[in-house]
Amino acid sequence: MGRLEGQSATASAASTGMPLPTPKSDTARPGCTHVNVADYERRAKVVLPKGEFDYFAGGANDMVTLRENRAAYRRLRLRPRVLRDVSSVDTTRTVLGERMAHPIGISPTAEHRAAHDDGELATARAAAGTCSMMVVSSSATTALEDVATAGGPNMQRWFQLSLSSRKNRTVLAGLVRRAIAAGYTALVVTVDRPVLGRREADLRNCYELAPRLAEGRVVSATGARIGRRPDGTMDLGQASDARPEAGKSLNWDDVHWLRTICGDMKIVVKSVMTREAAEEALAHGVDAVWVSNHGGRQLDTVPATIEILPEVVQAVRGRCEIFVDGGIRRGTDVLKALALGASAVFIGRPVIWGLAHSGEHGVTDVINLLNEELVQAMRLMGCKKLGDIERSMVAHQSSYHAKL
Ligand SMILES: Cc1cc2nc3c(=O)[nH]c(=O)nc-3n(C[C@H](O)[C@H](O)[C@H](O)COP(=O)(O)O)c2cc1C
Ligand SMILES: CC(C)CC(=O)C(=O)O
Repeated sequence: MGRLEGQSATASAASTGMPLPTPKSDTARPGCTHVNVADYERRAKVVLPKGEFDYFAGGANDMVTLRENRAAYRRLRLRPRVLRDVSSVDTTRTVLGERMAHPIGISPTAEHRAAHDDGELATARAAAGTCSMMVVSSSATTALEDVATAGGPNMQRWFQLSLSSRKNRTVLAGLVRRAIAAGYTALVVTVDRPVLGRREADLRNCYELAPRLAEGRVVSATGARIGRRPDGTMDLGQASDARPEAGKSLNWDDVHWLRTICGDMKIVVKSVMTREAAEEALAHGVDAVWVSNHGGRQLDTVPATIEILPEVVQAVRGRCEIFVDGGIRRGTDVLKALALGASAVFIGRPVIWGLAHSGEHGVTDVINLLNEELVQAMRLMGCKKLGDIERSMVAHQSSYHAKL
């Protein structure tokens, strides 16, 4: 994959004098046939066993939401400004008080070692090398301390916790203590997984994590696992080592409680999909809300995240930061999400496809590729910095149809 003409996103960050690590890029490798995220996905389908590929790629039930996450970006049209000086482009942004070289972070995804032997360690190195925020999943197949060590002191890192119905405060408090000690600066609290979505491909494939990886996961986090029980029925991923306090599911009070034990860590609530949820999150004192439908893997037929973003932006009225993930595969998707009010975006599956391709190098390539696409889209839109990206630069395709 060739580097696009002009300054890369991370180079532009360096030019602003920010003390960021030197980015490591492999994108200049000659003869590379992987020129977009879809190429990496096609490769992953070839190299991964069917069970693993379907687990990573799949969604819940009829996968309506999974497809909509992509389709909704395609329905949005861009409205460029012209004759602006875009000789240099600055993609830096401050997110939750931390200076980011660019606005594309890594969503928490489980089981990186099922995509590549180096798993989360490779992802962490790529995150550090590309100056990307990595959100480490509580269902990672590597201990959160080892992920932090692999990324090094400069890797920007947040830790994800699931408030599912089967976990209890003792387990969560242990994870929070470990995350603080390992230098994670925010807790991303996932709230759309009281139970696991029904992923029919996994049921058909009888998918289960290889036992050697499942053991790693018990050490890494809470021991949630998907697989076949001894009686032959499917276990859809409830935490096996965490019994709930009698008769009680985790709820909004637990978000408040997390605040009391998380020290200086910020709290982000992930999987806000309505204005009501955004308001509830704000009422419980969160630092940011994250618009997500879990990549279409939980409740099927909820809308695409990019369609929900304006509703959440309107409800929040600037009172906290807003992030979004789901279906982001192009630099233009990133630009659209920023125009509609996100402070930063996150990518899930593209990182897995990069891992499956070539571990750290593949993840580095995918992130650089998206950043290069973003920089190019900014230039073509007449935006020199992220702050130049405006709401009026995006319109729904139907607004043009109406005028025909
Ligand atoms: C294989 C896989 C595993 C995931 N594991 C987690 C997880 O452990 N915790 C979590 O909050 N979200 C998890 N997610 C959801 C992602 O954080 C993210 O919301 C989603 O992947 C974004 O959509 P995208 O894959 O289209 O970019 C997972 C998603 C995938 C595809
Ligand atoms: C089932 C979990 C281990 C991970 C998750 O949230 C997911 O696969 O979507």
